[in-house]
Order: sequence, then structure tokens, then C-alpha cells
Amino acid sequence: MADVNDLSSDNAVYRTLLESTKAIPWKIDWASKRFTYIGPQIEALLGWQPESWISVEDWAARMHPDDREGVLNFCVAQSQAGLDHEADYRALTKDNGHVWIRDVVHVVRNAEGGPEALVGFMFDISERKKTEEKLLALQKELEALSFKDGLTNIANRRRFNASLELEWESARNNGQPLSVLMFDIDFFKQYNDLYGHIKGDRCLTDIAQTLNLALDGPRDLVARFGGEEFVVLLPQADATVALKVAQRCERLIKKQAIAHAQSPHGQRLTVSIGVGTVVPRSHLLPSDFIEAVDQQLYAAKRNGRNRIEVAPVAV
Ligand SMILES: Nc1nc2c(ncn2[C@@H]2O[C@H](COP(=O)(O)OP(=O)(O)OP(=O)(O)O)[C@@H](O)[C@H]2O)c(=O)[nH]1
Repeated sequence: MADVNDLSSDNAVYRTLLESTKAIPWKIDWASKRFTYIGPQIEALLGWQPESWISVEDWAARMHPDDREGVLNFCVAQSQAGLDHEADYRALTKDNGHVWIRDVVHVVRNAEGGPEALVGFMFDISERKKTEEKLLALQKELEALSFKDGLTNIANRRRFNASLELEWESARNNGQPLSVLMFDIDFFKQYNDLYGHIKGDRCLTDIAQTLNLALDGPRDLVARFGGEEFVVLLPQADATVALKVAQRCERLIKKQAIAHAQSPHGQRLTVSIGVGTVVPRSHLLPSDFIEAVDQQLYAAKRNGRNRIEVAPVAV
């Protein structure tokens, strides 16, 4: 049976071990900044022959320009401080591609404690990076989806609430007004009963798109508030602007002329609209303001539907 201590005197075994791993071993002399060794596996991974790795300049030159400065500064600083470290970067391949590498570096110190040599292993982490990138993209997609209404593709109520919070803050800091329009489709239960849910769904999508088209402010937002209710956020809009936008929305929906045989308003689909404008002060809560606009929407319903009701400006 082999004595493990034999290894200490067997350089050939060490070399075989080092050169049969997937990780690529290397060694750099600190004083001259030259490679004294690099595993032959480097050629299979990057295409550059082992003999072509002469100094740290070759290492830096074969690094993606976007990674170069940061990685170089970090590795030099860590090495000078005598600290083991690792760095991820894109190593350039001979055929103009790149491979993500994790370089794990050990600093060999001299008797005075300063760096004498650097030894390390380069690991190919391309697969891991690909998975990370996929996960990141997926996470972004999920984030976007969690703010979107699944049926109409416009913003959902969560997104509206988040935007309202931000715009409220901004309006309060700048002493500016902010307006909200709330929409509810009239007699939509009858619409569904008469034409079926699929047509009902299509109708909701059409109305969402029409409202979207009616907005022209860069920060204006239309969201589905729930069932057949929509809400429009108009940052920096005063009461005059808010009423104008509400009337434009109403006009565009009328122009769409969606048939609704049971509607008393010309047998066309109509909406009721509540409008509110606020100049936020410290004691006012966004939820109270939304409640006030909602009251106007109910007033529009009570007063016969197919109409706009406007709340007094809240301050
Ligand atoms: N097709 C479809 N219908 C929906 C959806 N969400 C809510 N509704 C319907 O919207 C209708 C709302 O009914 P009500 O709250 O009675 O309102 P309404 O019939 O419009 O009456 P008024 O608002 O008073 O004019 C219900 O029939 C719901 O089923 C949806 O995603 N798709």
C-alpha cells in the first residue's frame, strides 16, 4: 500500500494531479511579475498556448476591457496586502470569444511577510454565469409581471399604489398638484350576461387600450383597479387638466361605440368617472384622497351613470 508521505518527494505525481484537474493552476513570481508556471489545460479552454503566458501583462491583455481595470486594481491591492482573494472576470479566447473565469489566488509570502509569489487556480464558471444571468432575467420578468394586469396588460393595482406613493411624495416636496380619475363601466354585469364573459374580457382590454391612448403626460399611468374599474394617475395635473383628460377619455370611449343593447345610453357602452385633484400636505393620506375620488365615482353612478363627477380640490 502506498505511503501518502511519498507524495512529498514526488513532483511528477503533483504535476499529473495538477494537470488533470479541470481547474487551471498557475504561478506568478511577484518581483518579476512573470508566469513561472501555467497548466497546459489553459490551451483547451482559451486557445492560447501555455508558452504565450509570459507576464501579468498577458493575463491583463486577455481580459475583457470592461473587467480589466477593476480586477487588476483589486488583485494588486489584495496581493500587496498579502491577502488571499478571488476574482471573477471574462477571459478572452483566441477566437475572439470569452469565458467567465473565477480566479482563486493564494499569496505566498517571504520571510518579511511581503508577497513572494502568487499561486492560483482558474475555474471555468461560464455555466454558472449563464444560469445566474437566466435567473436574473427571470426575476426581472417576474417583477414586471407582478406589476401587470394579466388580462389587459396594463398596470395593476399594486403598480398604481406604488406609483401613487412616489408621485405623492414628489408632489408634496414640490408643492405641486396631482390628479386621479376613477372609471367604472356602466351596466357591465348585463354586458357579460348578454354577450358572454369572453366578449366581456375583450371589452375590458379595449377600454384599457383606449384609456392608455388618451394619456399624453410622460408620467401618466392607467391601471386596472379591479373587475371593471380603471384608474388613471396624472402627476402634476391640476383640476382643469384632470377634467380635460376625463372628458377626452369619455369622448374616445364613445367614439369606440361598443354595442351594449341593454344600455339606456344609446345602446352603447359607457363609463362613469370620478375625478379628484390634490395638493398633498403632510397630514393628508393617499388612501383618503383615493376614497374621496371613489365617492365621486359613486356619485356619478347615483346621478345616472355615463357622466363625470369632480371632487373639490383637496389641500
Ligand atoms: N368579463 C369579465 N367581467 C368581469 C371581470 N371582472 C369583473 N367583471 C364583471 O363586472 C360586473 C360588475 O358588475 P356590477 O358591480 O354589478 O356593476 P355593473 O353591472 O357595471 O353596474 P354599474 O356599475 O352600477 O353600472 C360583474 O358582472 C363582474 O362579473 C373580468 O375580468 N372579465
